[in-house]
Amino acid sequence: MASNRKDTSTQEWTSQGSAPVPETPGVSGTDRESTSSVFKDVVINGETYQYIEGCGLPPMLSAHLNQQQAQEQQSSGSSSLDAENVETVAIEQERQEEEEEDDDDGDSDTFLDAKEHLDSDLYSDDGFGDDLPDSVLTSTTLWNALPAEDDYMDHLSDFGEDDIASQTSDSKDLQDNFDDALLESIADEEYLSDEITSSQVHDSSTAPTGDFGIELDEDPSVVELIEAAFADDEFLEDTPTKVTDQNQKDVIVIDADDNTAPGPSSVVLGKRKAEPEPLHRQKPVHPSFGEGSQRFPVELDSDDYGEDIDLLAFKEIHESAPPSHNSTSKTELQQVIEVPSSGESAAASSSSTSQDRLTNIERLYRYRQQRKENSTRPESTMSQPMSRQGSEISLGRTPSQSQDLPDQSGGMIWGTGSLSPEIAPQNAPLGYTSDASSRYSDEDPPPPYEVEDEEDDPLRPRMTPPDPTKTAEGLTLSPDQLFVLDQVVTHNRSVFFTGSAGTGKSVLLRELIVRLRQKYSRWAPPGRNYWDSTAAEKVAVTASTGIAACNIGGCTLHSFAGIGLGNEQEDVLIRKVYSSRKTVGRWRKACVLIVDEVSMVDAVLLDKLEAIARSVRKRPMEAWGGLQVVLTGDFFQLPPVDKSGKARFCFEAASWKSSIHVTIQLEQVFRQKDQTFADMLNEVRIGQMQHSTIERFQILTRPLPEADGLKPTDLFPLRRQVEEANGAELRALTSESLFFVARDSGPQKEKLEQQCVAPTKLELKVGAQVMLLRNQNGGIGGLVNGSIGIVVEYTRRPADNVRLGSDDKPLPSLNSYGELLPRIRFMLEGGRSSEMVVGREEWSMELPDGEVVARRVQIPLCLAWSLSIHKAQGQTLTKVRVDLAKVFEKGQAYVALSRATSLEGLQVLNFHPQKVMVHPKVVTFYENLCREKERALASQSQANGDQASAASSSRRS
Ligand SMILES: Nc1ncnc2c1ncn2[C@@H]1O[C@H](COP(=O)(O)OP(=O)(O)OP(=O)(O)O)[C@@H](O)[C@H]1O
Repeated sequence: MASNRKDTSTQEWTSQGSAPVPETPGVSGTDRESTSSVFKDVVINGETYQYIEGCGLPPMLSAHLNQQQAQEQQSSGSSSLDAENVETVAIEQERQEEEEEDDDDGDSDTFLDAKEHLDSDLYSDDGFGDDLPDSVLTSTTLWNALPAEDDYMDHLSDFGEDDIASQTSDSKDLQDNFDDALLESIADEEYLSDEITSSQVHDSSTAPTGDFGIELDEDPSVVELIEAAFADDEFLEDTPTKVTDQNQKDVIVIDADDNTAPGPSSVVLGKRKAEPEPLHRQKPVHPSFGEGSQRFPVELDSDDYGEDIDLLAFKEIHESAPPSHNSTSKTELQQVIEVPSSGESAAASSSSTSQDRLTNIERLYRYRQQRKENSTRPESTMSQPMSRQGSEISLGRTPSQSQDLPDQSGGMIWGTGSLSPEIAPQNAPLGYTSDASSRYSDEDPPPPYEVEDEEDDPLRPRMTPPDPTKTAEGLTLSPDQLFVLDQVVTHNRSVFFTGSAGTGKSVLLRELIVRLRQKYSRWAPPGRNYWDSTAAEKVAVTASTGIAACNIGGCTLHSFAGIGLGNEQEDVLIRKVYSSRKTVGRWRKACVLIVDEVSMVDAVLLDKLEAIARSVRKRPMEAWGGLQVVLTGDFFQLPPVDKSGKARFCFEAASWKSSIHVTIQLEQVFRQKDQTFADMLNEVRIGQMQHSTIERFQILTRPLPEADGLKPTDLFPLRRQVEEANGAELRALTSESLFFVARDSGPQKEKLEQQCVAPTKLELKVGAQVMLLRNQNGGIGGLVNGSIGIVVEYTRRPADNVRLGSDDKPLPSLNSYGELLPRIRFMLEGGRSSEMVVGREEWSMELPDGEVVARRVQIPLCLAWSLSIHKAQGQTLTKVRVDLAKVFEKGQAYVALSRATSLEGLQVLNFHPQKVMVHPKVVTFYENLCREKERALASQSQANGDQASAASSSRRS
């Protein structure tokens, strides 16, 4: 990154040996008024910022201040800063002078380089330094919290293990004990663990140098920014982006993804070293972030710290600081931690002596110890989550307890439950009731959080959709789709939802992901459709195959689980998972595990994963260790891939029944409007075709007319056949080739070749037939994944959806013609056409904790004269040609035929009943489901009848 302009304060700052040393950072979050002796205000450009006294101003803020001061001096001849600001600057200068005397021990070069890099970039002319928004606030604590040593992570004791490094000095022992106790308490209490994790227990390591904070009170918007920044260890290579938040304020976001919520008045700067992040070592957060910031105090247990203790503790360890640190600050800093007890004056806290602060550490440590000893409380009480009943806190049921729901259908609940009133449709089908007192209402598992005040309920949906029966894409959900949403989102049930092709499983799944993330989002401003990274960790989005995972923006089930190929024995796999703190963290942080295309998951794998979940989540008696699972797919479609041919369907797994509370079969077919065609496909699906159906398919051999140069898309079972067919069509075009080569990155980028829908190398010519691989403009205008079009020309119009590079320069071009992008004419429904320039997009294989294992930048197109049936699964095509001659796998014929939207748009070659292969186990599985559904409906109508006759007899009497 170029640096054309340097700020003096930046230079001073970066010339120091380590991060500046805060002198009095401990502060209570309980009473902001009374902490005024610690927090200082400074007014810059009319905005008031707070900083911690003694920490000094962060470089960007001081630069602003200096600049403002200079301007004001120029204009008025004297400083117009108020007395407090003058004092602030004086303190800052004094502190910097002091710290200049401290020599760099040379160990933190990386950090300093990074800081310098960042500083200079922020102030460079070609960066956005000139555009620094008025509302920028730099987190002093964050700067201070950045690790200054490369190897400090090694000192971290692993979560739940006893091998905490022994320490020598008393204070160090104390500190470690504190860490130990804190971590153990997290490990012991699953829900507390979640809470603490999401509340950012920061940097509880034994850092040899540098400062860090433990904070249980936060500004979620800022956390989100920080998480976004730290999610990518190399984030400094990403240009911070300036965006406008919902208050029309400028905000700088580093590494902002689509799902990153820019918070008000925030900027996050810093660098974390590229080492695996241990459990519960989250990102440091400044406790105070200016106007507009939100605070979400975190309750631990109501009996933990007395009433209403808003625990906010910052601690710094400096005993191992370089010898050049001056002894006074070291002594001070060794002992800084504030854990104020209830009723204790925060003012007193803030002015407490070092000894007082030491006592606070002891107090917290003793408290933890006492809690451990206090295991006289029944285990179930300690680990049970608290559910919110009105404004009361009451003990609720754990999710696992919902297994013994009044479920008369052997683990299945068919659409006979009540919908929550807020999403009950007007035209609720048989089985739905609008009665708010659902038959399950008193059995519902509670949110896995203790909630005292609704405002603080992290599970409270932050955004109520304007119409809860509509999807984010604007589709109106069917009653069955709504029922699934209700069961999953409102009632926290583990669900398997299935249905024939085109019944809207994918649409529903996408909506489920949105709503679950909103539910688990700690902060989502009204009217915005994004969530924070906490939600991303809590809602693990996976699929059985890479292509399916890419389609829903998740990762493969194998990647989530951290089991590699997963072929080893269960105990070996469990050890493998335990060997990675990140993987363990993923398993433990997740509240919901979503698996798409579950028909391709093998029974053995499902059992292994379920066992891993129970072990890693430390709840051996609960299915999936208490994890809510949401599985979807159609077992009549593609089966598990297994070369040995021994793969079993996952519904045959021992754990299947205990995993699923509710099974729902979606019945309304959306893809095919023609009921005759839908019925024909249903017969193909179950492999029981009438003669008339067979004949109808056999006469569909006529060629389909070309319209606007578009040919029907050929579906082949093998990739080789697809490549040959597309290659032949491309060669037939006389126009010049233009190559678009994907840019891949990430440690597992080799997986992209197989698993990413976007091609590694795309050769295009004017006239080439292509398919869109991503919805454009949110699908508005009809340009959706699966839309087919033709390359009309190339253009230089910048249509990229990918952020520019770290130096604000465009990414190197993907094609040999520089920045040329294809203009495509897409054919839309109703014979309309629409032209657009298709820009590059990004696919990433991401683990739920945000780790990007592979990333591809490519234009979202593939050649579409032909597609593999595998790739076509999930697509909707208006003109399809299916040749069943080479079909070899069960479900393949059905997947291929069911891509078509109409009989008019379908050409079928070599149709023979034998080519329609269905696995008998799948037939039996679905027959059982239907029987169970009928039984459930019968028992419900019986119950309704009983009720009605009881009501009429009571009226008569
Ligand atoms: N509630 C709805 N209202 C209107 N259209 C819908 C609805 N749900 C789904 N659709 C449409 O139906 C078509 C098929 O939907 P979707 O791809 O979700 O089905 P699916 O069950 O996942 O199919 P497959 O099993 O073949 O992948 C899509 O064009 C989608 O837009």
